[in-house]
Amino acid sequence: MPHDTLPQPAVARRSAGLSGTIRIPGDKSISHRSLMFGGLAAGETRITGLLEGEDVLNTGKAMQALGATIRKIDDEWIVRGTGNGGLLAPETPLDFGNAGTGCRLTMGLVGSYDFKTTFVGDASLSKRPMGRILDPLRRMGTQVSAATGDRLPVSLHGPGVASPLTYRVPMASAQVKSAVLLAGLNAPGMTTVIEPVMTRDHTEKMLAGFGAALSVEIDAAGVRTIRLEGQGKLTGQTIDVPGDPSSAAFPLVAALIVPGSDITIRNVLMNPTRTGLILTLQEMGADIEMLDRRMTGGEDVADLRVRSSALKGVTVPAERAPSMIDEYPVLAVAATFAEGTTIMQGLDELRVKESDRLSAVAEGLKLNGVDCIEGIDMLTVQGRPDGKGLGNAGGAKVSTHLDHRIAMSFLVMGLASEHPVTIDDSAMIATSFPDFFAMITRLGATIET
Ligand SMILES: O=C(O)C1=C[C@@H](OP(=O)(O)O)[C@@H](O)[C@H](O)C1
Ligand SMILES: C=C(OP(=O)(O)O)C(=O)O
Repeated sequence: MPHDTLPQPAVARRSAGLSGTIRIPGDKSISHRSLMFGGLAAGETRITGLLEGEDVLNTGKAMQALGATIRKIDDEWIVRGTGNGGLLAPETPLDFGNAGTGCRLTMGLVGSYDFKTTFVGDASLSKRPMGRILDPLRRMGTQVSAATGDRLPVSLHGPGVASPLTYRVPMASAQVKSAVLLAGLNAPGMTTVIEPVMTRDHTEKMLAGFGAALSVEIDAAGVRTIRLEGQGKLTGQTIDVPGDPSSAAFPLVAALIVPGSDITIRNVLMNPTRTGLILTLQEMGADIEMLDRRMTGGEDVADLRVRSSALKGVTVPAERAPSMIDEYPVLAVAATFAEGTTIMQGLDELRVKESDRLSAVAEGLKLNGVDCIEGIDMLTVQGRPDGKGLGNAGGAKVSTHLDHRIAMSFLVMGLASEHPVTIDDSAMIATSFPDFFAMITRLGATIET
């Protein structure tokens, strides 16, 4: 969204049972990559189901600035790429708005090219650490200039010939893994990424689909070694983007906590690197039925029938964090309506998202009368199954800190709590889920903007 838009508050009120069927929009991670890899590959890539959220549209603009052509005809996005190694120097800085994925993956994609690229973003993105991408790029020979530490704005200038790298990813991050692999596409020889903890595997799967020479080896301890032969040919593909499980999480939790609900969410990506929330909610006693499991574009997809359920508190192990990393804010809301205590561990990466999500969630819960404890990398939530006693008279107003997931999570909370929940700004929801309001109100939720 434009950086100077006025805040748009919203309020969610206790709602009657949700019902109906929705088709969840395209996965954000796969949508970013479809435009990037299509923009880099030779020939045409045709994409259906692309998420038309602001984050993804900014990636599209960046790819156009780097030489790709992108147009939309009816429901299909058609991308004509430059060919691997053929990106062009952009004439102006690339503005990624609120999007860490768009920015960090594009840094990898162009960071090895022998021209200057400048990266800018909104107030949230400008606070997020970029050193995790800049460090491996420096080791490949890229010159980095940043006015303040490792924060945007950042300019990169790649070397004449980049050195391929062997890199062990120091934190569980698909963005870091992906950025190094994408930089390796333009380096001669073998780039090797060692991933001690598995994160979402869309980059590996999709690059192989575009024709990259890439292999993945997994040792007995689960450590993955990904090898990519640089400077190979990539060829345009046809991609049908499955629905985003991270967006599905909001109507899913809403249906579980609003009594009398029975909804169906169609077309949800079930890639095991993304289904940690569903597993956790099932352990809590959630009634989630998987219907019509099928393969779409090389990915496992299902429709989810969700009925309101009596939830119980659980302990969510740290190892599960990468498979549900963006879902913790809404899981914390589900935990609020569960019997007993929910403990979430291994949450250090939540501190460097669009906001410090660990403290933003704890602050919002406390304001709404929920007992919770914020640890350095964990969160404990004491549930109140009837939603009573939640909220001050007139309801609390939650600060969203330019974070779409904080915004949607607290609106979901207001649908089942005794008092309404207000958020200070709903504008950021359009970065990942522009249809959120239309879909959730169609299911019967009472939300006013
Ligand atoms: O690679 C991706 O598409 C993403 C990776 C995750 O970030 P990290 O790599 O920082 O964990 C996730 O939070 C983000 O929404 C999307
Ligand atoms: C963390 C997220 O995205 P990004 O890192 O792309 O801003 C998210 O969508 O929750």
